Formats: sequence, structure tokens, C-alpha cells
Amino acid sequence: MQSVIQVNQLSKTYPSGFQALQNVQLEIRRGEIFALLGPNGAGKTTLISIICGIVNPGTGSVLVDGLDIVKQYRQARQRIGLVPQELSVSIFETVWDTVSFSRGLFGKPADPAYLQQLLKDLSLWDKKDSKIMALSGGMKRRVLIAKALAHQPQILFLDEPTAGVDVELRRDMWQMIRRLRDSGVTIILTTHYIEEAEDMADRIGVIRAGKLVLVDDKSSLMQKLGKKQLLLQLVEPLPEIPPALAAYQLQLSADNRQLIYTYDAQQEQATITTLLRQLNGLGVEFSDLNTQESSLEDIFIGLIGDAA
Ligand SMILES: Nc1ncnc2c1ncn2[C@@H]1O[C@H](COP(=O)(O)OP(=O)(O)OP(=O)(O)O)[C@@H](O)[C@H]1O
Repeated sequence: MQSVIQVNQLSKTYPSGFQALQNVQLEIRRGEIFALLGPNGAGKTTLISIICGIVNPGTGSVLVDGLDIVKQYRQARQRIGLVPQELSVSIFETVWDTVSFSRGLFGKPADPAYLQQLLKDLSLWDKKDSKIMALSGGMKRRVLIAKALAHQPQILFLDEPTAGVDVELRRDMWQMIRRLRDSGVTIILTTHYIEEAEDMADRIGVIRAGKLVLVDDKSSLMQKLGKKQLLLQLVEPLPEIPPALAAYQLQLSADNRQLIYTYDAQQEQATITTLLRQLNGLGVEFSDLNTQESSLEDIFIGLIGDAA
């Protein structure tokens, strides 16, 4: 798949001397949903803000659709829509004026039909003449999305789009994001909700303390994450793993009293049944049997901790 954003060896030190990003290397593929995960202060907003031209890059480069975000700022920025974390519109303006103005800002000719459809899609059409200050928090969020999409960008950034959002709006937002992706828009979002990334993203990146510690396809990540273990407490210590069971790649505990079988969560139950039958055939008796699996949360905490 073609890359739409190319981040090369990007580092950023704020004037305070704080280094927020270190040698970030990242490629975003055209048409994907990419989720950037990381704890508070990891550098997610800094990275997005640099790509969107709001914060000056330190060293390194960023290409958006092949355009350098510093040297070709206007053309690069025109391709991007940004839904920021915080409200960034005048509360005295109406919804319609806000989105129309935003479209004009990017040099796009007026297109009332497009804006009408956009507001309808976001359930904002009946509020088009309301001032922003008269809207609920959820509606204000929708306005931010409408504003970001007013100039029909190819790439949409959403910074913590569902923080503090109720279940219904969250569901609507995800539906809309999927529709946008289906229409060819590339989506990059940050989130603290791992389940959300799991549900939505094609690929996942994990950032910690300014470093990108992992980028992977969600499906392969899920495979790696989806490990389970079967623990068998043996009646008698086993001197060694019987050669007949080599295919299972079992582990034997240091006291030789526990056999551990690690398998993929997706794996067929039948394998376990066969293993138990074989153990029985070999006369290996066990007094207890249980399974354990690492939660997604555990794995991410592990990943984030490892990078310290
Ligand atoms: N203008 C600034 N001057 C100095 N330091 C800054 C500035 N902006 C951000 N930082 C610092 O850079 C680090 C990364 O901040 P950033 O907002 O990118 O994190 P984040 O991953 O988006 O966090 P959160 O999940 O809390 O939004 C933080 O330690 C923050 O305090």
C-alpha cells in the first residue's frame, strides 16, 4: 500500500529544553485507520501537531502526500483535517459560519451542498444556525469534526476523539470514521482506550516517552497478544518432557511439578483435548488444571514498561 505520510527521524525539543520526540520513524499508509497509543505526556499530540504544521519540527522531516510540511506548508496542510482535543472555535459563531469559514480558509470554493450533507451526517443540520456556545458538549465535538472535514481533506487526524464522550456519540463517531475510511480518507487517531484501537484500527503504534516503541498490524499484534497458557499441576514430578510431546513445545517448571502449554487464543480446543489424551496415554497424571491469559492491558503496560 502506498504511503501518505512519511515521518523521518523526527525529534522535537521544546524551548523549555524538554525533549518530546526522539527519532520517530513512521509511515502511514493511504486509506488506513492508524491508532497511536501511549500514556499521558508520551508525545502523541506533539507528533500530530508537527505533522499538521501547528508545532515546528525540530530535526527530521515529514512528508504529507509527498509534500514537505515546512517547505510546502500550505499544500501539505490542505490535505489534512484535524480534530483537536480542545474546542478551537469561536463560541459566538454559528455552526454554519464556522464550517463555511473553515472551508474558505483552505482556499476551497464554496459548496453549500457538501456542507449540508456533512452537517446532516453529523446530526448537526438542525443546529446550523445555533451559536456554538448554545450547543451541548457532544454537539461541540461534532462541530469540531465538521470543521475538520469542511475542506474535504484526504487525511483526518483525531486527537482523543472519544474522551469524555457518551456511548451513543462514541458509536456514531466510529460509524462515521468507518464511512470516511471507506470513502478513501486516511484516519490517524490517538486514544487511551485500547479496546477502541482494537475495534477500529488497521495498524497500531505505541509511543512512550517520545519514542515509537512498536508499530504493527492489528491482526498480527492480536495474534501475539492473544496468548493463553494451560497449567497442569502434576501428581508426581516429571524428570523431563516426554519426547512424544515435543510438538507441543511444553515447558516444565523448575520443581518439575508443573507442565505449561502456551498456545494462541484462536487455536482450536481440539489440540488441548489431544494433548490431555496423550498425557493420559503416557501415564502422566495431574491433580489440577487451569488456564491463564494476559489481558491487552497487561501487554500494553508491559510494552510501555519495557521501553523505560
Ligand atoms: N509547549 C510545550 N513546551 C514544553 N513542553 C511541552 C509543550 N507541549 C508539550 N510539552 C511536553 O511534551 C510532552 C508530550 O506532550 P504531548 O501533549 O505531546 O503528550 P500526549 O502523548 O499527547 O499526552 P496526553 O495523552 O496527555 O494528551 C509532555 O511532557 C508535555 O509536558
